[in-house]
Amino acid sequence: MTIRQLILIGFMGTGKTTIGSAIAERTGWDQVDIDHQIAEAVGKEIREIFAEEGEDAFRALESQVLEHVLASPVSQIVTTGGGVVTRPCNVEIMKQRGLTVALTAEPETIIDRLRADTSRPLLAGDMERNVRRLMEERAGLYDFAPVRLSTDGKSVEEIVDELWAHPVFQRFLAEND
Ligand SMILES: Nc1ncnc2c1ncn2[C@@H]1O[C@H](COP(=O)(O)OP(=O)(O)O)[C@@H](O)[C@H]1O
Ligand SMILES: O=C(O)C1=C[C@@H](OP(=O)(O)O)[C@@H](O)[C@H](O)C1
Ligand SMILES: [Mg+2]
Repeated sequence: MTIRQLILIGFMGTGKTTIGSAIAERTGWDQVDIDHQIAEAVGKEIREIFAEEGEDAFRALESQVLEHVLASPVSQIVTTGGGVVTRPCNVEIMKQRGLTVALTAEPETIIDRLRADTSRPLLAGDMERNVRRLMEERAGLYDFAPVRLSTDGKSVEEIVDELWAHPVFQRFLAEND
């Protein structure tokens, strides 16, 4: 049996953490959320790590935790933070260790979903402007994923159904049977 991991990537608010939980329920696999693991390891919220130690320190932790989690010899769903793709070493390890699925959404959808959110430090202040700026800065960085799913106007269940029907995902499931 080949053990491979399903890795969800995508911009903030595309629904990685939420969709990851729904896939975990359907597959019975564990979900490991990188942000959650970082917060647990450091004993601080993500926004506190950014405020007290800065983004570079957060990125270093993120790379360490990603490498550690993807080294586990188990089938699992790994949900990443939107900025994980900004480090080429993270992209390399994700390409090697599993099937990566990119969730996408239009900026308007993300702005709607995150309007009341205060947990994402990179969006603090003018959230709408920050979403558009960061999406432009990161354009193309999520494109290495062999599976891309648009989440605009879809329920969590519809997105999981669409993933299920995808031939690449079906092959992935068969290999992990
Ligand atoms: N398909 C969806 N439709 C509507 N709201 C969604 C959907 N997916 C996620 N959300 C909501 O968007 C917000 C961000 O979702 P989250 O899973 O934390 O995204 P990410 O981990 O990609 O940043 C949450 O409030 C979540 O409930
Ligand atoms: O895009 C980013 O740089 C970030 C995304 C966040 O995760 P989500 O994508 O789950 O919101 C979290 O890792 C941190 O706030 C930084
Ligand atoms: Mg998340």
